[in-house]
Amino acid sequence: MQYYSLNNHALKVSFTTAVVQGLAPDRGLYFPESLPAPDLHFIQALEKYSDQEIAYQVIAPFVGDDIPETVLKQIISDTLSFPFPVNEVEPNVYALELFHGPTLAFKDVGARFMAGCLGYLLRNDQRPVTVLVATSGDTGGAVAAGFHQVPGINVVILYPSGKVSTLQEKQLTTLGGNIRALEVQGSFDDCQRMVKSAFLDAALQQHVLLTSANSINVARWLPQMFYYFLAVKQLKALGKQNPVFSVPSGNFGNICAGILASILGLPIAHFIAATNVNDTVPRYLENGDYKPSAPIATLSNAMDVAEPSNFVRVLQLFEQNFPALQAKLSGYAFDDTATVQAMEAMYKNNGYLLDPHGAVGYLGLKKYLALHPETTGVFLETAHPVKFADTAPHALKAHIHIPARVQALYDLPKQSIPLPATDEALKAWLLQQ
Ligand SMILES: N[C@@H](CCOP(=O)(O)O)C(=O)O
Repeated sequence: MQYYSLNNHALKVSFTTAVVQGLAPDRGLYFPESLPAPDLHFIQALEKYSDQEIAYQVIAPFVGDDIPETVLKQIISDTLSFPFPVNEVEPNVYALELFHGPTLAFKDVGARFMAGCLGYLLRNDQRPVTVLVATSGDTGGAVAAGFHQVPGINVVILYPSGKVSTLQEKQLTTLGGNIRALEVQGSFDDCQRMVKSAFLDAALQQHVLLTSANSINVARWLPQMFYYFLAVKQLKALGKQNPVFSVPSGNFGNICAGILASILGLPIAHFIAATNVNDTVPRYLENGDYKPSAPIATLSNAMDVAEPSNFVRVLQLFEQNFPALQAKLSGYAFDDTATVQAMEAMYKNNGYLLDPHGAVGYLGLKKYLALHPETTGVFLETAHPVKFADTAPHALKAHIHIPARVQALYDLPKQSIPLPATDEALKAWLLQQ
């Protein structure tokens, strides 16, 4: 499989190059040159396959010959070592729980898959590699855990100071060793811009081999298709067909992977991009005007993204056809008041604890289901409520059980390096390393 840059379709590279570079030299995101034809026989028989077999079948065409079958299967088995249950929280409304991994967020899948791929692809390269990653909360912890103590790889995490939860900050600032955290005096969008600029800087490229562990990297983006296949498999076993998925969306990598899964033949009726007040995409879907506004801090902080990197991939999946996009994707935005109300009502009525991101996904789903009541609906619970215990509504705090391994994290000292939110500051810091 070849990948082209979305800024220049003539610029094509292998899977290996796309993963090692992260971002194309012209700042474009890499995109698969061709999509595999839907294998309807496989999709109709999903429940006969194990989760690992499904994941292999889905991802193998995108990896091609760059990773041998046995190695790829091992990477998948290491990645999918925890469950992804769908849980019926109301009649015909399912929570797809993606928070059972080591850092309690959906990012664990992509981070572990990418760590496995990079380890194999660079196995004969003696140069030290620096993995740069910008986080609004969950990616940082997942990448830190996925790459911790991987030989030859240094991880540098940029996060917006004061804009991530206490537990998220502990996850990305306490591991030490090959993981370092830069506490940026700005927003997630600043962090993401700084990271992208670093990739394009010739002096930096001479100094160190840089790659990205955000979902701009195809090895982080593509394995997110697994969630949708595994959910559809479980729903089929329950006799539910053609569901709608509501995806809490920030950088749009997850929903973009879901849309790709549906293009590969997975029967999904519709997608809902559920956002907080950082609503660039819902506004665009309504009026066709793509106008990011300044980022706003919210309770669902991992989605505090004003300029979602992956939306260009979503547009490409629809070949820039706006009516086709609108037919398959709705966008709804919700503020913190609605989020808290949803969390409280869900617990009161159904005894189910939502995290703020899942609550936004649930609200998006309910809005859509009000117009399409016969549909089976799934919202993604992208992170465990314990990650947001400090900002949880008062009435719910007492019900959030903090596991011992999480409690232990609170006691570890934070190690972060303050950095101004400028491209020059990051460059200067990297050059000193
Ligand atoms: N929501 C993210 C922001 C970065 O997204 P990514 O999927 O591109 O890594 C976070 O939690 O950091």
